[in-house]
Amino acid sequence: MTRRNDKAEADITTHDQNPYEIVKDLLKESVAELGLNENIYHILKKPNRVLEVSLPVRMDDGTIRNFTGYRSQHLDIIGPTKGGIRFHPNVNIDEVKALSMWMSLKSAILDLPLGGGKGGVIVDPDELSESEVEELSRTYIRQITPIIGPQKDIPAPDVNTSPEIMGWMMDEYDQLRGYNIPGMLTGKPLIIGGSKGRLEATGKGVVITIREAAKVLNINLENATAALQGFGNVGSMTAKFLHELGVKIIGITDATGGVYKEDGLDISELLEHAKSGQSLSDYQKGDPLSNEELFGLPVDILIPAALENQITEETAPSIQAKIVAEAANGPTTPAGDKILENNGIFVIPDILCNAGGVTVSYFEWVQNEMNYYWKKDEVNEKLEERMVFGFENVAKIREERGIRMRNAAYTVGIKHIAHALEARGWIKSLNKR
Ligand SMILES: NC(=O)C1=CN([C@@H]2O[C@H](COP(=O)(O)OP(=O)(O)OC[C@H]3O[C@@H](n4cnc5c(N)ncnc54)[C@H](O)[C@@H]3O)[C@@H](O)[C@H]2O)C=CC1
Ligand SMILES: O=C(O)CCC(=O)C(=O)O
Repeated sequence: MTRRNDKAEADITTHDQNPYEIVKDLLKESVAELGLNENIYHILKKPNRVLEVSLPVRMDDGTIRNFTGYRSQHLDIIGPTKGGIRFHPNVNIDEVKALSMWMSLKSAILDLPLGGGKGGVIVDPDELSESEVEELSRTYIRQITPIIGPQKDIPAPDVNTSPEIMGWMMDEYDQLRGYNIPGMLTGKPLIIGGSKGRLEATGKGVVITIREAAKVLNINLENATAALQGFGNVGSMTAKFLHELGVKIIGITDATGGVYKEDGLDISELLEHAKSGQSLSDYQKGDPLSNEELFGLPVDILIPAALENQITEETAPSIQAKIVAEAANGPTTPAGDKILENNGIFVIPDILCNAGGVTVSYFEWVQNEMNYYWKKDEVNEKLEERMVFGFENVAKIREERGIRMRNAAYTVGIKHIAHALEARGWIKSLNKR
């Protein structure tokens, strides 16, 4: 049985930990701060469409379990909505709504012609067999088929979903439609239309933003240290590319436990360890590490790459890092954020930091639509260009307005969307009336 590292389980019943309330507050605050027309907030505060689906799945023992799933589509005025699908016991409607809203902002910051979408199923996949997970994945995609498609809403992987699961989902969709439609989702295996570089993209993007932040703060990454929460797709790829830049990673945790080594963990070995399906509680070459201990490590860079609400009123005071790179979506609560701000910590906000995933997903979709595939170097060059573009725009607003990176990122994203609202005639003026 899998041991649980309890700290990542969020209590979303409180306003301060409910991601939907958090994103609404941030939108409201940014629209007001910018002196923008408040109708922009009223349009952005709710997703266009949220679908709840019932997912009856026949278990291996013949019984039926009926799971609940969601798909939220925030705004499609700039392009089809897009965003991952999460399988997790803590999935709930407010979380999915917030995640879809963050997707809209992320795409806007990077000038991707997409809107925000997100999906989730309330399930602990560790409790299911492989064939049960496959059946659940196929059932979920059947149930959301009426509202998705390459020109409507394009799913992708998120927590506990993988290229293999994307392959099953695409197959189910294609069987229903009667032909091959690779652009209906991204993050799929290469052989059926995946993009080179997608698997690494989010982590690569995170590290590009850390590199740019280090330039702003005059930190030499070759002498820097880091700690990471989460060693899944995003955490492991972030560790790989940070290690390649010479950063010493001294602590990592996952859902089962964690590991600490003062003179640096062996990242290549840990990547192999994870690839073989093992978790950190099985890795013995270091001292055990809890999430609480991880946050308080004396490192230059702290990277939450797991779930929401990890940097809180309780955990933030112990953080010593100069940079917090939000690889996860929504890892910091408003109270935690205030503490980071008061302590002068440079935060790379999630809607910028982890935007590399959706960027290469966009490239995957473009390649699918052309049926012409790019080399990995081409993908990576384009990713680098977009991430630097996004970072520089946000950093410029931070500098000009003397505001924090998070508010600057919301400013860039909201302004971009507001221009589209104006162009479509939804608002007659960008400014307050
Ligand atoms: N996969 C992607 O391309 C993107 C993912 N993200 C975000 O990045 C975060 C991680 O996603 P993935 O790496 O894709 O998921 P994943 O399922 O591959 O990995 C999640 C990791 O978090 C760890 N974790 C879960 N509970 C934990 C706990 N209590 N303490 C410590 N670690 C814990 C898991 O053990 C696992 O290592 C999520 O917030 C996701 O929304 C953001 C952008 C793109
Ligand atoms: O790759 C994508 O389309 C979406 C990735 C995602 O879910 C995210 O950025 O949170």
